[in-house]
Amino acid sequence: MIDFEAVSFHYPDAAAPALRDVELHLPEGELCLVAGRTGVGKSTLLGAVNGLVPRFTGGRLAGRVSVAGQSTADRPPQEFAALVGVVGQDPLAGFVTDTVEEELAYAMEQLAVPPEVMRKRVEETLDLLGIAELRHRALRTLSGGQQQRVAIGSVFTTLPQVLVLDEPTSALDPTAAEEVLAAVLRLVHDLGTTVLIAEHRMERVLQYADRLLYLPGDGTVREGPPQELLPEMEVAPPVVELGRVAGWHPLPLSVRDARRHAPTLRRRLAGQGPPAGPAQATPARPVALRAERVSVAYGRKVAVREVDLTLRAGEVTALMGRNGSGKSSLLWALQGSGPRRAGRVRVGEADPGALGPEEARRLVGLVPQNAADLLYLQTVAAECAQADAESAAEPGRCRGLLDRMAPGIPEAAHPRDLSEGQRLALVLAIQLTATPEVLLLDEPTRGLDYDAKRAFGALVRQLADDGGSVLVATHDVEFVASTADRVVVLADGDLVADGPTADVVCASPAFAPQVAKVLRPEPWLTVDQVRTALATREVAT
Ligand SMILES: Nc1ncnc2c1ncn2[C@@H]1O[C@H](COP(=O)(O)OP(=O)(O)OP(=O)(O)O)[C@@H](O)[C@H]1O
Ligand SMILES: Nc1ncnc2c1ncn2[C@@H]1O[C@H](COP(=O)(O)OP(=O)(O)OP(=O)(O)O)[C@@H](O)[C@H]1O
Repeated sequence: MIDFEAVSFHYPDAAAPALRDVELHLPEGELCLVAGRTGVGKSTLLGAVNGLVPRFTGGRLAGRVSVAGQSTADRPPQEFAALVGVVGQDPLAGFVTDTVEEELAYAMEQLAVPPEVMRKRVEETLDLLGIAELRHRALRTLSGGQQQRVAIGSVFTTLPQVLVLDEPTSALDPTAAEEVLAAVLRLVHDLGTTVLIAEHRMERVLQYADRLLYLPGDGTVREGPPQELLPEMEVAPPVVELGRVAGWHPLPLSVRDARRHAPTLRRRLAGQGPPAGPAQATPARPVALRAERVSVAYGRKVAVREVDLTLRAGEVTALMGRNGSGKSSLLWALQGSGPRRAGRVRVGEADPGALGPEEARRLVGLVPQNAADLLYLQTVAAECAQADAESAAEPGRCRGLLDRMAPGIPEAAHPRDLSEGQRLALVLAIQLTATPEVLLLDEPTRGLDYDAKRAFGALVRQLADDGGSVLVATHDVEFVASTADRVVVLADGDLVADGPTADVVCASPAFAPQVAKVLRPEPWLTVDQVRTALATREVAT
């Protein structure tokens, strides 16, 4: 179905090729997971499948890419639309109409699908992706996850033979991600669709993958069954890491595989529970932000209802909840520039909503979901220099923070030409340079590989240890497990849970990290905890 024959690709002016001598032959009816660190070329590989690379990116492509026997060089991408459905990393950028229903119908209209078939497929897709109640909504008013579901729905409707999804679950809550993947699997199994998914949260996809395409970082692509490739891979989900730590063969691909080993692992850990979380009551820590009865509404739609929330210095708090539950709305209301219908927010004595932008920024920083909007200079070096200057940091501070998350980005690179993860790392580095008293982050781990996430988690931790307070809205349960002291949960605008991380997430079907699912009912959170406990025991015996 998809063939790459001796394919190499150079971006204009790039020193090294993004793809090098790639040889791939993917049959119909397979789900292929494309994995590799941030910036290794996953999006480039996906773009080559439908000809967007090099047609819209520029650059030199050597060799031949073909889909169903047709070379992508011979025909423009529009002509491949019936064959290849593509969902990019930024759903909003891909929308061509105004409302959900129009967007779902658009691709079919282009292919002149008869109206009665169109109606039926729109209905089916609304149901399949759980977005029926959004059908008349304007696309730009949807939450991030709602937009992502509509973007995926809009390619489902044409029943393409090849489906290319670039980080399709990055804005989805864990339950929504499972639902969307189940729908994708149905296409693979029932219609023989070939699916390529690039995804950093491998824990969400690996167990369904027939094949892995691994990009080690030198432009080449290694390809094979997951069991064969995983041992050599630099990126792997927590269950695989757990398998490595515990010495299991073959490595587990899913929680289910790993649970078979749970009794022996428990025996090896005997006597050792997971380390206690941060002290439950920390009244001694000073209050950094206090919100009282904060409500947000859009017209008649109440998005946040009378939320009370106190953030303390030294604390990293995760804000979780289903897509559309009000997380982004709450963050913007706390920061002050979003609509706040009622309630009171105080950082120290000040209401950040009433301050000028300069002053507000020193108190409360916010990294929005579409973080790239914050970048406007011509080079990475200029962005970093400005960040240092604005926060009177020693020169090089921002660049140093960036290198800890995404090393090796050229100084002269234009922010526009960075990979998604690299761009996000840059925005995060800029915000961390400013060391605001309260840092609000909206889904900050999209596009970050496991190492980058670990580095980012450490930086967030550092900010908190230095007396800052951090609130992170996120669906990334593994990031929460390793980084957050405390978790608050929103459900349809109401704050429904608030407590230490292990207490809130371990027993939850949706929010439990993989290690907790393997070792429940004991509240283990991370592979690192297990690694440390095993090492301690070995020393003891
Ligand atoms: N238009 C461009 N011009 C020059 N270099 C580019 C361009 N687009 C991407 N690159 C570079 O090519 C490399 C591969 O980028 P790509 O977006 O394919 O990575 P990725 O693996 O998808 O990353 P991520 O996981 O962050 O999405 C990166 O180093 C990036 O900086
Ligand atoms: N401008 C608007 N007009 C109408 N409704 C809106 C508007 N903006 C947001 N909403 C709705 O308010 C609710 C809360 O949205 P919000 O973006 O805060 O959710 P979220 O929890 O951040 O979601 P996600 O996890 O998908 O990012 C959603 O149902 C959304 O559709």
